[in-house]
Amino acid sequence: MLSGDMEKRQQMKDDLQRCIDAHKDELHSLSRDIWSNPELAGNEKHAHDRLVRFFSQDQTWTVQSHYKLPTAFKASWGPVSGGVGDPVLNVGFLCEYDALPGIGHACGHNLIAEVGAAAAVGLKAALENQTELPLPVKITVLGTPAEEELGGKIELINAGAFADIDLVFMAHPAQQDASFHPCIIIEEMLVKYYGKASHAAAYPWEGVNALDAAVLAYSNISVLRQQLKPDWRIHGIIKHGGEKPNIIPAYTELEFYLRTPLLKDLCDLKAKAEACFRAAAGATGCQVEITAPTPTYYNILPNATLASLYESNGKALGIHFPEQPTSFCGSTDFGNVSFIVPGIHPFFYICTDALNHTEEYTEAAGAEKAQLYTLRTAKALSMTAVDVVCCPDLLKKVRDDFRLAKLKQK
Ligand SMILES: NCCCC[C@H](NC(=O)CCCN)C(=O)O
Repeated sequence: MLSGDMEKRQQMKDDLQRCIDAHKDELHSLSRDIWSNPELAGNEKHAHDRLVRFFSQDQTWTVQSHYKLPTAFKASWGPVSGGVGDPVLNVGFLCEYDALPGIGHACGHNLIAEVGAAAAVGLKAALENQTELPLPVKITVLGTPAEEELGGKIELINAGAFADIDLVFMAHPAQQDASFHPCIIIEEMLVKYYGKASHAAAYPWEGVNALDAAVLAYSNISVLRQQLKPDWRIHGIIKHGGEKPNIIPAYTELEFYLRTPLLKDLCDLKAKAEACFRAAAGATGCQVEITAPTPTYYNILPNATLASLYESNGKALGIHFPEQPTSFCGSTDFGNVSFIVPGIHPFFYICTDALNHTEEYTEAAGAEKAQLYTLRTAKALSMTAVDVVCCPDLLKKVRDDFRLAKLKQK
């Protein structure tokens, strides 16, 4: 690498940091507004409109509201540099913005939106004055709704929204910074029991008790759990448990999440869980219906080159990456994205020891003190993008890592 090239890259990294710092109040008000108006998956109207306004105020962005999904959006900028007809490198940033029922932004998706917006705005500032890049570059920000439910990114993949994107970046709030953490596969099971109502005191023998089936199903799964591998997870709730104590419940509904690191393990777990649900139906005389209401979220594929660039950029900004991150790990529809586009989904500390999906985490995600960490993460992502767009060798390594990681899954 020529020292002039290194200087240019550093200059671009300085430019993007200055730009993100200059917009810090606006960026905080963006995430704070989304935090103050929590919306559930698929209903993120306020967040969608707010993000669309954020990008539309700068007319160099081309903004498409309601892009392929009612609460998704797309903002694009560029290409910059290169000649007409040259292949373009399209760098994607993802914004999530859905909240959880009852506890608002307890997973900090308002901060994910802020990171995506800040990193994109920063990269644009770094690219604006560049005339000699190895490839013409464009930026695409995708607003990807419904991560907590429904799998918005999977719907966007199926609708072709990622077809022309070459690299994809996002980051998720957690308890520690980590350039990679292996989020696991998840599949949902919705279980419905159909019995027969009757007066619970006068004619109980005429009833077929769907609540008994639900309770047995829950217990069967609890018993099964001891025989599962340590990194498998199965957890559920009774969503509908009956109407009134004196009516034998004719209908009950349970929702379960099944998670494993590998797809072949998921098939085993599904078979075991299904046997538990069907046994409960058999024992009570109920009918059972089992469906998967959401598509399967895949595990995240690692990209060693992007992770290592992110770590060196992060360290330059003062981010500490523990040797053995113990950060939380759930599942995400970004996993499916990672199978079709090379990308990273680092985790970041937001100045709290609170755990995701708690009221304390909600409070932390809206707090001023999370801002330093959020914007630092956006800078590290954007700097990583600068490395790749400036250096064809790195781009090649990123693409090789992607192919290798996919091969290893087979
Ligand atoms: N349909 C259920 C999806 C649940 C996703 C949820 N995601 C998160 O908590 C974000 C974590 C990022 N790894 C989960 O329970 O894992």
